[in-house]
Order: sequence, then structure tokens, then C-alpha cells
Amino acid sequence: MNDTLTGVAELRIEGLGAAGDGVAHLDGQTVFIPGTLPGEDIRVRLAPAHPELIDIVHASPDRVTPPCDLFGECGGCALQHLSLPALLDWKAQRVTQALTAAGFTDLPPARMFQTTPKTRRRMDFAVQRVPGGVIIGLHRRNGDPVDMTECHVLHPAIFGLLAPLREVLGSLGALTGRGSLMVNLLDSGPDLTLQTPAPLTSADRLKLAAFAREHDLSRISWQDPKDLGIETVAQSGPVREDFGGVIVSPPPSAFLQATADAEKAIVTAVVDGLPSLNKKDVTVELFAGCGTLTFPMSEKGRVMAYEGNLGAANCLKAASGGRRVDGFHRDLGRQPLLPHDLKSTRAVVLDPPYAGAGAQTMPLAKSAVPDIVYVSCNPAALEKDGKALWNAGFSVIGLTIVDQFLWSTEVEAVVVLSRDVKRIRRENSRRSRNDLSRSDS
Ligand SMILES: C[S@@+](CC[C@H](N)C(=O)[O-])C[C@H]1O[C@@H](n2cnc3c(N)ncnc32)[C@H](O)[C@@H]1O
Repeated sequence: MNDTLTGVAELRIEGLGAAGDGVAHLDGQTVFIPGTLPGEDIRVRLAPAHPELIDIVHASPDRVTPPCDLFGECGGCALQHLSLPALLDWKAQRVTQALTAAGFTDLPPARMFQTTPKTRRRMDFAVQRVPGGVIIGLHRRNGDPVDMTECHVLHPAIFGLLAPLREVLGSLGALTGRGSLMVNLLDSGPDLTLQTPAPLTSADRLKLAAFAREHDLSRISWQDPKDLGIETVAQSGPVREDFGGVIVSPPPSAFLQATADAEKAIVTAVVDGLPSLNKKDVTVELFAGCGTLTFPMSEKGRVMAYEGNLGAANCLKAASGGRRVDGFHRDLGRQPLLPHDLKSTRAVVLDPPYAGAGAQTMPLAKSAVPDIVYVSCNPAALEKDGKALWNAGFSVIGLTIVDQFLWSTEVEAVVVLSRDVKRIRRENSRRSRNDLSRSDS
């Protein structure tokens, strides 16, 4: 907001910004007002940097009472005042706007999936020693973490650990100030990676091992904040996660899709989005992690999977034996696959990090690969990478929107792209038949 706007104003909220704040315009300037929704008429006190909502004169029909008492304080949720169906629609719009801005027209109707509350199985907490105890929670938008005494997002198996964790962390000599705690809820149980400012003492290690036994944890690891090296402090048995019937052993704080049901929706959309494959056809997977998509995809044909994190790549490789999967450790930012590496590749599946595919995008666009499935977790990166693929002649023939970060602004999308004229024609006529049968019924 421009500092020149002051006083009280009545505004109409025109849309939501990328951070979930209501957006209005006044005197040619854009004003962001947290807690407001599109279509609402509001009164606001305009102050430099932080406009203050006075009241909502006319509320949106999509406005609901936020379920969590910490909403507005805790930095985890931005849009609990918006109904879940409207939230999903808004997230879908963000993706379709990104694809349209990239150049794609005539987008297919999107399949939509929204996860259910209290199913989040992966969380990166801030941990902080304060007078009288320990806070475990998420940061405010700007500032200290808020103790997570309530949460409608977290799986109960993780939320239930927070109270005993506050006690055990409070007793550790190593937690002298701020730290962090990553929790992955795996099939073998909760997998915790703790970072503390000081190294763990022998007494700390004994306390954590006892805690792991008492709470059936799969593993506790400690990460050195200086060199990020990780060591195991306690482990109850094999660390396990099932990806499409294949058991993998993820390293500490491995990437995992945020909820199990969203993982299923993403896997289904990716596998369905692959073209028909012959036995000899090779699919190349980029940014493969520990193999969430790899092993289900290998049911359809051979997969060559590339991953830049050494622990994840080793995990994938270790589970590949006897399957149609070849795993490779490769930094695709420094050493992207080039067009000639992709010469005999039938399809590419990529699930890049938040920043997008980076240096891998142009070689992919310049290759002769006819079919791509792009899993996106950031509409802005999708727009940037999508532009290169649109310029290279791709069309979007399938789209699935996945909301697995409930009440946040995050959105995932599985975008099926092709420049195989026959496949595009087949998809278009299938769509026309569906449209016809819908209009007949
Ligand atoms: C969004 S995750 C997807 C992982 C996997 N597809 C899944 O669903 O579990 C992105 C993956 O890209 C990997 N990655 C990030 N930067 C990379 C790079 N420069 N080269 C190769 N892999 C990278 C990360 O380690 C992470 O495993």
C-alpha cells in the first residue's frame, strides 16, 4: 500500500492476493486488507503499511467462522474465514490464470481434489525456549512462533505428540534458544528431525531415546545447525513408507506429500496422464524424491528417475531392485538432462521444487519428448516454465487441482501436456463427446 493513503475509507474487495489478503483499489493504488474476501464491502482505517479493518459492511456468502482459535495469530493458515469449496475454487483459478498467462488457451475442465482436515502428516515446526517452557508451533507472518495448542490441519498422531514433546524438549540442555523440529508421519511411525543451537549432551540422548520408546516413534535424528549433518539418536526398527506397494526407507526429513489422500490423488493424476506405453518405452522422471510417483509409474513401463538429494536418491535406488526403475543422483540445476539425453524418451514426468524446473526447463522444451506431466506446487513457477513449454508447441490436455495445504494459499496441480497431434485430437474428441452427453442429460 502506498504511504500517502490515510483516513477511513469504504472499499469493495475485488479479489484475493497471492498471500490470501483481500485486494481493493483506491485513488489508483492497490490496498491489501487481511481477513477480507472478494465481493465484500468494508470500512478500513488506512495506515501506512498496515490498513486496519474496522468492519465488514456487506459480507461474502463464502465467509465462514474460522474453526481454530489461533487463526490470525498462527502463521499456518491464511484463509480459514473462507469456505472450503470457495477456497478450492480460488486455488483452481490461480492455476488456470497461471496457465493462461503462459499462453495456453482452451484448458480442459479440471479434476478437483481437496484433502480433509486433520490429515497433515508432515510439518516443519519452530521450537523455542521461553521463560517457563518451550513453544512448538509455526511462525507468525512476521515474528516469533505461536505455540500450537490447537490445530485443525495436523494429523492427531502428530498433534498428540506436541504436549509430551514440550516437556522433553524443555529438559534438553541442547535447546538453549531457537531450534526446529521436522515431523514426518511414516507408515513405521513418526520420524522426527530435531535441530538445536547446541549439540546434544549424553543425558539429552538418553532422554530422547526413552521418549522414542515411550511414544512408539520410528526414529529421532539430530541435525547440526552448522553443517546440516544428520545423525540418528533413536530408532525402533526399519523406517518404512509404502509407495504403490513398494517399501522404501526415507532418510530423516525426507520430502513427503503433505497428506496421504492428496498423495493418492497426485499419483492417480500422474499415472492417468501418461500416454499409452509399450514395454520398451522409457519415461524419465525429474525431481523424483524417494519415489512417491516412480514406483506407481513403473507399473506402466520403465522409469529412469533423477533426484538431487543424495539421501532421497539412495532411498529410491535401494528400493529399485527387481523393478522397472533406474534411480540416479543428479543435480538438475547444475547438470540438467539435455535434449540428446532425452532422445528416446517417450514421456517426462517432473515434480520440481517451489522455484520450478530452473535450468532443466529449456533443454526439456528443446527436446523431442512428445508428452510431459508437470506436477506444480507454485503457480508462478508453473507460469514461467509453462511459457517455455507453450512456445515449444505443447497443449494442456489434462488438469488436476490438488488442495493438500488446507486453509493456506498453497496449491498443487498436475498438468498433462502433449504435442503429439494424434493424442491431442483424441483428447479433444473425448472432451466434445463428454460435453455433448452432459448437454443431453
Ligand atoms: C516437490 S519434491 C517432489 C518429490 C517427489 N516427486 C515426491 O512426490 O515425493 C521436489 C524434489 O526435487 C528435488 N530437487 C530439488 N532441487 C533439485 C535439483 N537441483 N536437482 C535434482 N533434484 C532436485 C528435491 O530434493 C525433492 O525431492
